Amino acid sequence: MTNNRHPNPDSDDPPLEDRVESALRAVRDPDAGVNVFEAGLVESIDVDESNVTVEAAVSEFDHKNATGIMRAMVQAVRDVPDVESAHVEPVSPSADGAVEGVAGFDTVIAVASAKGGVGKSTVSTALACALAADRPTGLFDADIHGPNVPSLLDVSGPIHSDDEGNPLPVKTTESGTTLDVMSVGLMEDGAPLAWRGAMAHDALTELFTTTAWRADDTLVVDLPPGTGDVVLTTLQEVSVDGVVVVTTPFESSLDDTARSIELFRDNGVPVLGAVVNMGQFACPSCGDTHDMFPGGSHEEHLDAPVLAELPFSPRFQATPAPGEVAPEMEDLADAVADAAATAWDLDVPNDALDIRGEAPEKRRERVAERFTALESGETFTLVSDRDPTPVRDFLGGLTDRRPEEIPGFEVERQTPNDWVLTATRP
Ligand SMILES: Nc1ncnc2c1ncn2[C@@H]1O[C@H](COP(=O)(O)OP(=O)(O)OP(=O)(O)O)[C@@H](O)[C@H]1O
Repeated sequence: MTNNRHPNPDSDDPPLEDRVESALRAVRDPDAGVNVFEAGLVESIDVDESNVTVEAAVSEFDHKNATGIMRAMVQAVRDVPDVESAHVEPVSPSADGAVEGVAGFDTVIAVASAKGGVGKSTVSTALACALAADRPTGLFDADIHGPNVPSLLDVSGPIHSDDEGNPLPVKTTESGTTLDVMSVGLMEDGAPLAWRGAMAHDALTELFTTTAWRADDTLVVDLPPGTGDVVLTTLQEVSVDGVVVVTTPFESSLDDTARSIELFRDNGVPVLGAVVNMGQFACPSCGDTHDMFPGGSHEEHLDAPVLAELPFSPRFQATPAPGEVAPEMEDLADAVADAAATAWDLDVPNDALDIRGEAPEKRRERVAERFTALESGETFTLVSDRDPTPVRDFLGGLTDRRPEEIPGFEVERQTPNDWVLTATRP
């Protein structure tokens, strides 16, 4: 998730501070239509060798927009050559310097499953413990109807509040490595299981926005099983970087998981990949691993990358600890971190016209300029932060055609905030 490039002291490049500032000047404030500097959102930039921390004044924004802007800032800084790590912190931290709410994390990864009992919480707890080895990590158990993260990690409440009354996560530490844990299961005994519908949603949203996390790099969210309302609204409100889907290799389980993956994508949630759990049996007597469901390619069936295939093994039933997990889970954490780092990258050609953040009156002008300069048969690619489907009429007008006569017209929403339009100049 970092650029493993080191500053070259002999280089003629401008100082890293200046390059970070230039990168941030390319990030737009969606409300004001100017860049985050001009909008006064950048409070400070701290460069410590190749580690960059930016303080951002985003308290005016609602939760989702604040998260989106901070995420865009992190991405911009990470892409600057020589930057090893990038953090963006909201400027109004609670009294003890803790980060308030999910918006303070640079990366948010959700773990989901189409069905219950497939190993979702086993994967999310081990993933969080593995990630905690080299980045400040939090684990949020959002499984309102069966919050079993506390028992899997052997942590318990009560939950205390900070000076401002915000709930503090519990900490679990092993050999100096710490993981912050918040779970609906750590709130009053018995309450979560009684939560239903709107009440559960409100309680979850409050925990998401007020928890005073000490960690600020990566948050793992253990979702309830299925793809019900709580799951979809959580994924949209929290604006996750991507979801990891856990499944067993049963035919019906793979079918359900493939449908869930499609649903997540339809809702603008990037799918990082799948974990296929309990497909082999690691025999403790003979030491061999036996394939229990030999068959076709899981990647094809799921239409998603397979990040890990975990055998059935008592090793995965043991309580994981921060920084101390099975090697398969370490590999999974690396694969997830890599996939999350590129989840928001757009798949567009270099010469695409990018009108994100452009003033409305300028947009048409730039589209007209580019489209009319093309030769007949050339492809036009446009990146926008709004659904550009109505542009079809405009392209028709520019070429004296009816909108439906613009060949190859297609619009794809590649991230929740980025649409890509392609069309051929008639
Ligand atoms: N690879 C594995 N090998 C052996 N046991 C496993 C493996 N994965 C999960 N388990 C066990 O299966 C049981 C269910 O796992 P887990 O609680 O993680 O599932 P879940 O999908 O989160 O369930 P729920 O729907 O209740 O949230 C647990 O007892 C867990 O220890």
